[in-house]
Amino acid sequence: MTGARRSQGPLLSFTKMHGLGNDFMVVDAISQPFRLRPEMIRKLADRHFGVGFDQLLVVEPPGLPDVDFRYRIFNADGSEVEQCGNGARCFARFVRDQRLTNRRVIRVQTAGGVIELRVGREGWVTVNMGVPELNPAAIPFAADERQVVYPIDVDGQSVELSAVSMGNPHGVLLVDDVDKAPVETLGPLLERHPRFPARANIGFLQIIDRGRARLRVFERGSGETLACGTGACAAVVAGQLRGLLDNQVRITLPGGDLVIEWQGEGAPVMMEGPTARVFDGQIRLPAEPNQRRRNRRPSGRQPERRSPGNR
Ligand SMILES: N[C@@H](CCC[C@H](N)C(=O)O)C(=O)O
Repeated sequence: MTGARRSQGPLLSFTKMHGLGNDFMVVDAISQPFRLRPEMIRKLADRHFGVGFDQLLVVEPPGLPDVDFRYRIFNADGSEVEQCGNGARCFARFVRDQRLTNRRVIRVQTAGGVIELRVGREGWVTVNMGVPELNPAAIPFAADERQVVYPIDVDGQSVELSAVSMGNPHGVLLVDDVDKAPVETLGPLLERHPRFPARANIGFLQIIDRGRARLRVFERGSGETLACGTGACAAVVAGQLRGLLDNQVRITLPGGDLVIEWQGEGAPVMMEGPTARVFDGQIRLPAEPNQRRRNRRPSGRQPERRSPGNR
């Protein structure tokens, strides 16, 4: 075996999926060992030198009673996050396609809490995303008291946003036209604004009528994506609290439509949308640093045999 061959790590099987163009690398970490390091995730996320994805989804055995799986979510920048709406739908389809479960209603533990997924026909999945959190300290968002909209200074101007947690933090701004919204400029500045101590996903919401809206989202740790499920939920909550939207809203993102339903304060947000499986693949991971050290032996020298005498 050559030195280069020896420094290679394990072969990892994965599935590439997307929900409205928000794309994922999905890894079954029940059937194969998988160790995560942020720099490895960043390499895999690279669209030129890696697999390319907005989020990595990792399926693990549950750590709680009455739950079917644990599901971990990593942004393209390697950060682990609490929740992912489009990812939750793809996760549900993945565990059924892989025959890891035959249930149609699946309870999943995420870092943002337990959510329930209902698998419908033709890849459609409905997700109970839980009750939105509006208390600023819990979002987390720096404010003295809860308000529907908060003025916030950014880039030398004052803008108004609503702050909502769907397990993960969101800021939602109202705009007249999403096509002209300052997503590329204000998105990254608000994502890292000091009033969002855990950073945030930033949504730009355009109301069409009481039952229809358009949305673009600059995602924390991934940049603007073609769709953000939790962003759509947060936007509908913000729009309803402002008195602009009804309980059920069809929300159009650059990658397609989601239907979001919220019956108001104290109720969970329901999200319905499609999933797509793109391809199955395998990738050779780099060796772990300690494995590389073990493999690096001076040429010609044989590994030392361990016997009770030289232990
Ligand atoms: N694309 C997701 C959200 C993924 C996590 C987000 N970027 C965060 O950091 O909270 C969705 O569909 O909800």
